[in-house]
Amino acid sequence: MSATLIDGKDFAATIREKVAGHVRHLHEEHGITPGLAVVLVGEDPASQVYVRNKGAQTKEVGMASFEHRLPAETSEAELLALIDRLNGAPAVHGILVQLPLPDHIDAAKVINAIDPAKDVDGFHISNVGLLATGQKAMVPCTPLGCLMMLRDRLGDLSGLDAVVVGRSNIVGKPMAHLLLGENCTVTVAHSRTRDLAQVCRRADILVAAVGRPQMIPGDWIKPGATVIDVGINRIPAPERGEGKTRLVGDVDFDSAAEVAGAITPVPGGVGPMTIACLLANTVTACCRAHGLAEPEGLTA
Ligand SMILES: Nc1nc(=O)c2c([nH]1)NC[C@@H]1CN(c3ccc(C(=O)N[C@@H](CCC(=O)O)C(=O)O)cc3)C=[N+]21
Repeated sequence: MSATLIDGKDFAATIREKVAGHVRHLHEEHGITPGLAVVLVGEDPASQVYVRNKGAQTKEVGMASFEHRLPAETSEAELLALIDRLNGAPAVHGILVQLPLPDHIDAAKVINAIDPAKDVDGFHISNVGLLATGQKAMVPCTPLGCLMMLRDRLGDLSGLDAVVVGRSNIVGKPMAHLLLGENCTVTVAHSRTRDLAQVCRRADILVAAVGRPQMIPGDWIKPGATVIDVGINRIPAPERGEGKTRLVGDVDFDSAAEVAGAITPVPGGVGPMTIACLLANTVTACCRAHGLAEPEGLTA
């Protein structure tokens, strides 16, 4: 492997230290404790792990963590009533409703019921609109984490060719807006893109967010490019024993690392940054709610 490894786990720990510093300051100087509410509907085991990790890290940085675990049968009206209460709760500065929601609940309706100022996921239509028009917004955590790693590695991103593979509302689209904000030349590619290999080969910055295990091989990557792998896919790993699995990204790491200049691993890349940025967004939301100076280095 010749690429530099971008250590998201390490970087995330640095972000959490910065967050913890701001939390201490808010507490000591202003008597304020930032609070994050996480709402989980149903029993999806993978979701439960994320919720547990988020809760633990929230407390670790000194913020208040409020967890709401609701049964899978919870009605949309009940969920909306909870959101309404959290919107009105002064101790809650950030609200995250874990996705996906059960089929009988309209996810867009629920997300758009969150007070945009408390929307630490940045999924509310008004935050989407603010980001798309270059105004101050709450920025989705995964693309924010990717941007922080790119700035750290490359400094000024102006004029670079950025290719985002994937057009989801939670990663691809907001990532493209952030990169445009950095003056990159941005291409958003997806499953219908013609000659995806050739499009990817143009990229100085390649962000893979499609959710297809190891679909981008090394020979799609421009020598020296910076590769950010957002995918977290669980695949069978019979070499580890009967019935075992392992996590891989959307990029074929081994072949890509021979060509790229720098690359994020999976696990230990974008994933930990996502959670760190959730904490960062909660501090940002808290500062804005109280009309205080925003934390430096933790926003887009
Ligand atoms: N409203 C909402 N916001 C989210 O941000 C959100 C969500 N819903 N639903 C679920 C997905 C998933 N997600 C992850 C965050 C961190 C890791 C993470 O830290 N992964 C570790 C590995 C963890 C493991 O070993 O399983 C890593 O990549 O190193 C993974 C997944 C946030 N999500």
